[in-house]
Amino acid sequence: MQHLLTAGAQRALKQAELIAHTSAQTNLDAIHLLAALANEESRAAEILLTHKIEPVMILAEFQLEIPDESSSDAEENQPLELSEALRDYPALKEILNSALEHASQADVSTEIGSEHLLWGLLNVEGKHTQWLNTRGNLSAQSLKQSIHAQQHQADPIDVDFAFRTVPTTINDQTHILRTIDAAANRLREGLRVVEDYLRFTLDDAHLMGILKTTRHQLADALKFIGPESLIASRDTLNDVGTAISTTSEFDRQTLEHLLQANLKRVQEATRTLEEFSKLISVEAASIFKQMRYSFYTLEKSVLGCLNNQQKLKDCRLYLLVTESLCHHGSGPAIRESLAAGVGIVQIREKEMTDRQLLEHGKRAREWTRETGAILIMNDRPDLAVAIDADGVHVGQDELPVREVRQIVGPRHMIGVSTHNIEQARKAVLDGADYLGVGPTFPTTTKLFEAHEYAGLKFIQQVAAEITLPWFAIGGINEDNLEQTFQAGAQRVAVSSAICGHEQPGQITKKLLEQFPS
Ligand SMILES: Cc1ncc(COP(=O)(O)OP(=O)(O)O)c(N)n1
Ligand SMILES: Cc1ncsc1CCOP(=O)(O)O
Ligand SMILES: [Mg+2]
Repeated sequence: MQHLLTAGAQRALKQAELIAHTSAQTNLDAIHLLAALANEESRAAEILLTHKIEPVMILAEFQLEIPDESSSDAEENQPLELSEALRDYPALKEILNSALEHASQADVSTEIGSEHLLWGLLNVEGKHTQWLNTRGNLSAQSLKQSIHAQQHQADPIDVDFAFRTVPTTINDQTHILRTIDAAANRLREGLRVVEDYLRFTLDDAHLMGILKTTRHQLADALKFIGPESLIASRDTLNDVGTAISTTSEFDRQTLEHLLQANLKRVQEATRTLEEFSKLISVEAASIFKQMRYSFYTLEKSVLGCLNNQQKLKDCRLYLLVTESLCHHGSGPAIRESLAAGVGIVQIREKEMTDRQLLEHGKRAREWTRETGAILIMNDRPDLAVAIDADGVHVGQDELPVREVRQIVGPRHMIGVSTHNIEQARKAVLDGADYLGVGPTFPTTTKLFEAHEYAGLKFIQQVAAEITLPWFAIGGINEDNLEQTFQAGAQRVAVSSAICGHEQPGQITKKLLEQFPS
């Protein structure tokens, strides 16, 4: 398997080498990489800044100098494989291997980025680890939390800066416009690939709509720059970048790999547009900044869809268990329905004390583990963690996804109840792992006002545009299950249909038999 380094990580390695050289320290080591990471515009630099560690402090502490020349030349566009990096930077072998280890732990396979290099640095003992700990309270453990917070926020950590345009010479203007033109083209091309993926592979109308909005934003921003002057400054024949092509550019192993590479491409192109536009148009720069944020959210949502489709691929019937609804207690209801093929179970108890919930949840955890089923705790992120459930389900009046994520961490699933299409769209962008969609039919399990019945129309709306896994819920039973499928549901959650049945196992089987194969 190939392990590629992001452009930011590559720049940092290259700059570390230059720093070692400029500082007349012939042996490249961890402190040079630390200085380079802090000095580059990268996720690692953002993390270091949140720990109040600025590049100058590192330079002063370790007596280093930053070279005048920049490491960003044409080569930075060539993907770098880990094995090549290990060959080129043998002194950083331990750090690179540790970075790989961390990148491989991500939910979705990711390239090795600057934040993973920082992680590698913190895992290899040296004077830098001690200094980072005392100076910025930064350790491997705290970094893990920072990376996690970054990955699970819709927006990247923001570095505040004032937008201002500066007077430039005619010559500079041509260079700036050429750069903007090239980046805009790169962005359009990347967007096209992502759009085709969303359209033909994921088939997600909601996320495609978001992408379309960014196309309009691009057109709006370029109006501030002046489309004619962009064309006038174009000089493709003399663009050294057009001559560069590498075998790894053609090396896309899976559709998802291709998608990720293009999502990164649009983010990088937007960053170039944002930075260079600052010299020409405040308005354009501000639109590009918004676009970049939209791409982070889009990336997270698309990858979230893919991941969760995988996690929930065998979970089509979801059981919500409430002790008071069960004929012979919730234990038999859970065990029998699991044996009959339920793939996901939610503990939904409103009357139990925390202690009771803890004990009950732990038992349910054992039973679900035995059959490989997913266990979700209703309403309580804290108890979901305590019983080692796979996730937690929250409603519209409970904690938002972002806050729940801070409690449960990256590996737990978060389900969100939705009662209209706007809530469903929002939950996808917020980073929910699956949705509850309903109520579909009248139910006595939960009280709703008459106007709150979303009905089959809502099921149809969600089916038409959302590919994050979702479960139709509310009053579903063996008599109306077929109708629910007809409306477009592929997954269904029930409570009374199974809990309130004399023989939970038997009715589970009956329901499952009705699922289209
Ligand atoms: C799968 C699923 N969907 C919806 C709900 C309802 O959650 P909520 O609106 O928070 O209501 P309560 O269940 O907490 O009463 C759910 N629990 N599960
Ligand atoms: C909790 C909940 N949220 C929306 S409908 C519903 C009740 C589901 O239970 P039942 O399947 O018995 O209608
Ligand atoms: Mg709730």
